[in-house]
Amino acid sequence: MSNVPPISPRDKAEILAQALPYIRKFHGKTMVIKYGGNAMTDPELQADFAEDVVLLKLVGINPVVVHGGGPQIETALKRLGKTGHFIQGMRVTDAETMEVVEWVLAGEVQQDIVGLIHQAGGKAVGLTGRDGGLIRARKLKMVDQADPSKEHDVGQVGDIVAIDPAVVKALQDDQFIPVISPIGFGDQNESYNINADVVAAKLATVLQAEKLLMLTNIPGVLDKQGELLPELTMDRIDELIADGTISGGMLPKIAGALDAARSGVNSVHIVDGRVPHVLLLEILTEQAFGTMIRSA
Ligand SMILES: Nc1ncnc2c1ncn2[C@@H]1O[C@H](COP(=O)(O)OP(=O)(O)O)[C@@H](O)[C@H]1O
Ligand SMILES: CC(=O)N[C@@H](CCC(=O)OP(=O)(O)O)C(=O)O
Repeated sequence: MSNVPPISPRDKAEILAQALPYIRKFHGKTMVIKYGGNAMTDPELQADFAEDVVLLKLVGINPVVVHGGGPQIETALKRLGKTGHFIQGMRVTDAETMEVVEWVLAGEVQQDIVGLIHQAGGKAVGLTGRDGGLIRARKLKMVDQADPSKEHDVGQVGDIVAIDPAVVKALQDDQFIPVISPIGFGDQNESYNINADVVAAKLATVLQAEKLLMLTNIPGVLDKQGELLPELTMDRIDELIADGTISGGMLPKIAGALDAARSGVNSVHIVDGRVPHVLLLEILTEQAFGTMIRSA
């Protein structure tokens, strides 16, 4: 902190004034913010995140937070002597793992975020996909990426059947900030564990959000040499998946991002949640961050 040169009052005023055209442009617009489990490990950054969300709301933008919690689920499973196992970026979810997922996401992570937003002066409401019938799901049929004739059984991992955004809209209208855990429900009232990137992308599409921002623990999508790719289109994404450059947790993220971009979400970005106040910087300044996913 002490190495950062002080900003003069004039520079501070200029920075604030720069935000004006963005505030005007985005007033009344919805922004879906995916807050990844890997981006929420530092308490100071978590407080910055909550302040940014509150500030966005106060200037008339409608933030909707969808949170993850992969590392937090992993810690809880370890305490029970279980090891997490992923196939193509999805956690293989048996009945016991499902219980842990619900307890960690809805009980712990979501409530921490809700609390931080309250501390920052905002009004947040935590929801799972069950609340208001928000996320209807069924068991995901996972086709092998390399060999489409092969299928993987990933247990209670959900594929989204439908999103009913009524509860989100009602909360927004009453000036609340929705904080959503990626848990869906099925026809028999069973629970499904859904990747948070997939939920954020689908919700952004259904709400016709202006932006979808996915906060993670990496500067964006990187090429084979580890260099940041500032922009990506579908063809390039296909190549990067085929040659193994994009793998693991980046697979559902990029698939969701591309889906949202192609379904009318104006701008979709994968950004580094470790940059303090990255939300304000990305939304209210001219600076570009991370990787922007383009529809074509
Ligand atoms: N080409 C790539 N560029 C950047 N990250 C990648 C790439 N391929 C795989 N990854 C992995 O994807 C991870 C991000 O996904 P994930 O761990 O699910 O994050 P989050 O919890 O934020 O959703 C990165 O930390 C990195 O390990
Ligand atoms: C099916 C599946 O993989 N679900 C995820 C849900 C949480 C999540 O997506 O968290 P991050 O955004 O932090 O990765 C999981 O169990 O880890």
